[in-house]
Amino acid sequence: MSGFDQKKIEIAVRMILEAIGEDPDREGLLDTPARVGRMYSEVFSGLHQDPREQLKTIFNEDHNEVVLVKDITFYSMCEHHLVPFYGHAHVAYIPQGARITGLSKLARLVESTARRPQLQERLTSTIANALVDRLDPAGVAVMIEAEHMCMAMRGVNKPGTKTLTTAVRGILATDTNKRKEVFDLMHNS
Ligand SMILES: Nc1nc2c(ncn2[C@@H]2O[C@H](COP(=O)(O)OP(=O)(O)OP(=O)(O)O)[C@@H](O)[C@H]2O)c(=O)[nH]1
Ligand SMILES: [Zn+2]
Repeated sequence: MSGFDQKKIEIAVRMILEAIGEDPDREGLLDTPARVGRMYSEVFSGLHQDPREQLKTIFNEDHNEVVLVKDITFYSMCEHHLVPFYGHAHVAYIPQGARITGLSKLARLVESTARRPQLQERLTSTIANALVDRLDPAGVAVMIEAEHMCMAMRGVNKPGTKTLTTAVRGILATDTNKRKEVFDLMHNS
């Protein structure tokens, strides 16, 4: 797998402009290939990151109840059409063994995992798995609500639909009452 190649994107975008019947040399489009390259380096910046690296900061604190960071805004790119899907992630875990992480690290985890060609299901389960790997918590629950531009502006043309995905691990996979408590917190407070 190679790294990020700005020059190659510029060539490709120029070719796409030609292929749709545009004139890539008209004034308004002259800088577009370079601009798109810079944009892709931003929106795909998570591609060569291991999301688990975001959870390096671990504190020793004996808290064995739910920690939930909700309404984490994210933008990702649908890997089928390379158009955005975006929405909110709610990330919860129940620590054990006095291992907690910084709250911002949960948002960084979402960010790193979202910034690559992605599927909503994989985004959800990758976040859950990273928490399990790094914190060995008693339980994890991740919920993602998103709108897919590929369903809104083309194809089936259904703007306003929301896709909701969840990933639960540990006690939050096995204990239905605990899971309901966490899902209620995600949605109702
Ligand atoms: N499961 C899943 N599907 C997705 C996601 N993002 C986009 N899709 C779907 O990927 C599918 C690709 O279907 P194809 O039939 O190969 O492509 P298409 O002809 O462009 O499909 P339409 O979108 O139905 O026009 C579509 O049903 C999209 O809605 C995602 O995150 N998860
Ligand atoms: Zn799509």
